[in-house]
Amino acid sequence: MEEEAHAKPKKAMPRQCCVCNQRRAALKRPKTLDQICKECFYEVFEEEIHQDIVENQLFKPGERIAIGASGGKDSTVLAYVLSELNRRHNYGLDLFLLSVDEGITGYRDDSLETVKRNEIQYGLPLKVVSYKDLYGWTMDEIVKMIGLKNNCTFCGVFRRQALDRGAAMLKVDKVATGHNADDIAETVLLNILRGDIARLSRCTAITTGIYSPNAYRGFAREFIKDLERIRPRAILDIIKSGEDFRISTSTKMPEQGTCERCGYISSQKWCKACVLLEGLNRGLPKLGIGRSRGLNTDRNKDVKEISVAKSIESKQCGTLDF
Ligand SMILES: Nc1ncnc2c1ncn2[C@@H]1O[C@H](COP(=O)(O)OP(=O)(O)OP(=O)(O)O)[C@@H](O)[C@H]1O
Repeated sequence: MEEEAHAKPKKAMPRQCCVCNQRRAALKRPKTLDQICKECFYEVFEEEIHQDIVENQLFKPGERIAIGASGGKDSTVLAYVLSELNRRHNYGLDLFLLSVDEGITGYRDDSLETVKRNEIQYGLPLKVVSYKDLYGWTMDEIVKMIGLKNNCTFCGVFRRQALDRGAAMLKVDKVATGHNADDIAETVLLNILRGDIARLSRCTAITTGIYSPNAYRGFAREFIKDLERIRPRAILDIIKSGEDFRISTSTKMPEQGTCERCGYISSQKWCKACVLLEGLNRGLPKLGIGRSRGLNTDRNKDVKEISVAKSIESKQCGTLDF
């Protein structure tokens, strides 16, 4: 007894993987709290994605799918997993890599090199569309004009549309993006903070990738990371809350239509990209940068934007490469 009392505390034995019961666990999944080894994690992860694809009928045989490839970790994983599952389960998809080059020196040019490596590694054709070609402006040039404060708005709005336009050039049926759990939780939180019911109701849907570009997102990200440190499941719980929100049937939703100017999706007369671009071309970069707080204010803002757009329409505009 004496001896036992003075014995050194034994080191906790590394846990075994709860799937194979052979190898050492390498991580604990926040989603299930399972301790799992690297090899089994890959297997389970890929199988879960396959199940999601099948259950949600995300693809049909013969479809052309563009993978939004930024060269970052999420879209690189997405490109690998989709090409692997397509081969393994004979989805019959024509896959492409689609990259948007925003023209940010020292940032996107580096990550595009990763995408070019993926093109070779996974044997997927790559299409790069650039802001310069689509809009006549690189992000570097936009930042020179507007400064750093609102550049996220331009970057996010243009990127969203550039993906659509690249998709049209490739004649694909769908675009797959690598939004991870953190991204979705941030979006849920942002939409709650802004009272943006329309976006809140669709931001967790598996087949829409609407995200809201804004510097404010950075604060939501930090907050979520703090929560995750305290409780790793917090991120998944925020997503679950977003999924479980039920929007009252009497809530008025903005109607989805097309931009009168460029023809891409918009709930207003002119899409945000056209308004922003017009501002840039006219030397009025603040045009179209506004706050959207709640549906009512949103509607007022819409009216304001439309009337701005109207006054623009009546004048001769700069070149628009749409
Ligand atoms: N420049 C781009 N070109 C093509 N697709 C992009 C680009 N930027 C973002 N995307 C798509 O949108 C997804 C989410 O982008 P986000 O900027 O949130 O980056 P992220 O979460 O860090 O993802 P990643 O690690 O892939 O960069 C990406 O996974 C990718 O599919």
